[in-house]
Amino acid sequence: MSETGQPGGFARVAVIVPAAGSGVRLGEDSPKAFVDLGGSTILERCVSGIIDAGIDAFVVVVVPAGLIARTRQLLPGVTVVEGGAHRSESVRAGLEACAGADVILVHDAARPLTPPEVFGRVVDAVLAGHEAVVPGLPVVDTLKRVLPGADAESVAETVDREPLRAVATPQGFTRAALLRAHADDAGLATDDAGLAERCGIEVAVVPGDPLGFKITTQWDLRIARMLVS
Ligand SMILES: Nc1ccn([C@@H]2O[C@H](COP(=O)(O)OP(=O)(O)OP(=O)(O)O)[C@@H](O)[C@H]2O)c(=O)n1
Ligand SMILES: C[C@](O)(CO)[C@H](O)COP(=O)(O)O
Repeated sequence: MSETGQPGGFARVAVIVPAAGSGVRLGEDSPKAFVDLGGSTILERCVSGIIDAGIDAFVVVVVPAGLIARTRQLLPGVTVVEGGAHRSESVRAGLEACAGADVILVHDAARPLTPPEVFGRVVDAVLAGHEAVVPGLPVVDTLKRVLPGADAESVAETVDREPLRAVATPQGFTRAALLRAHADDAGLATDDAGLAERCGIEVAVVPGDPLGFKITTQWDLRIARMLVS
């Protein structure tokens, strides 16, 4: 990995961890980031993964308003801020706490098993000169575009999967690129690279890892619990 995170000429790296979602699709009693994963919360696992990645980053966690005090207890020493109604708003809240960073990663709390190598690839690609970087994996399923129907959808076409990538987090940016992507306070997208693309910023893709999957549904949580047990 490149030299990162140190003052005195080296890049200072910050990681924003959006964790302010409610986890509707997961359907647990508590917000998704606070659900148990093998004895600690999904959020704690995620932050441990960032620390274990060895990128020496300043970490900013973004949580729902009512969980700020609890998060400070769970993660002493980590900066905790209040999130917004949409993921992009939560990222902007985190961005305000990253004043000194040259390289900023945005990493979903909901991807707690992301291996250290992925963080390294993303940081290295930003330091190598890419303004925006995402980890991506080839799509393995056969994809159909469908049309709505009265009793069943129908297939309009089979989509060529060869040029498609399923992208994950951490997504890495130069500070200037992430600020540009989020310059519009009303800008919303499912990921930060999407906002960067709209500004004409070129987004590079580095290899992701299947372990970086997002815990979205009960099925994902089952898999994650098996993997950590
Ligand atoms: N207003 C929001 C919405 C989402 N997130 C975070 O963004 C990441 C990716 O979002 P997703 O997995 O879609 O989480 P939820 O929005 O909680 O899921 P759902 O759509 O099922 O409610 C999660 O770590 C989530 O906590 C956030 O910080 N603020
Ligand atoms: C940011 C993200 O995790 C990248 O894959 C994703 O876009 C979050 O949005 P989702 O709609 O909850 O999958």
